[in-house]
Amino acid sequence: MAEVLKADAHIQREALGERPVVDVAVGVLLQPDDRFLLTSRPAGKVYAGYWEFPGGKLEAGEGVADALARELHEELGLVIAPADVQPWREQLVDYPHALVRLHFCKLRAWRGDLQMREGQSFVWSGLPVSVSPLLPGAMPVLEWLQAERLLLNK
Ligand SMILES: Nc1nc2c([nH]c(=O)n2[C@H]2C[C@H](O)[C@@H](COP(=O)(O)OP(=O)(O)OP(=O)(O)O)O2)c(=O)[nH]1
Repeated sequence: MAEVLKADAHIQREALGERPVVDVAVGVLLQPDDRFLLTSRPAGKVYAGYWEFPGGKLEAGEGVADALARELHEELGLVIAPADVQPWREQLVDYPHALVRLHFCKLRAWRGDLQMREGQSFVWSGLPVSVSPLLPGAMPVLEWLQAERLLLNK
């Protein structure tokens, strides 16, 4: 796993070892032309208004693919088959509010039309991303996508 990414480093927090790790399932939904879905964080959540990849926290006893399927249905009205979830990369992010382990998964297949069930905004974006601000924990994904595209000469 990559090293811990420290977000908003100027804000004080507890030492790493003393905080539980919160697991989060995150979906990188890709169109055939490789554009990816970004959504804005709804009002009332930490980092409200910041852009992120859709997803959310695992519930007790839940696996990453099931959590992602549940979150994408709750937030966006999409139906995904856990078998279509491709585990991709993990990233630990040390935020002032929590220490999170992000489980990024790629998805190229889903059913249903996008519905912004939490009043979010959405954009299908290419690189470079045209919206801001981006959640610190979403930024590494852009580098990973860029690196893959360079490798594949896209
Ligand atoms: N969905 C998502 N969360 C991310 C990304 N990057 C990143 O650091 N995070 C962090 C922000 C939050 O600390 C955590 C996700 O928690 P959340 O509060 O959005 O999850 P949730 O939808 O389950 O929230 P709730 O039910 O508790 O309101 O993961 C990302 O790209 N997408």
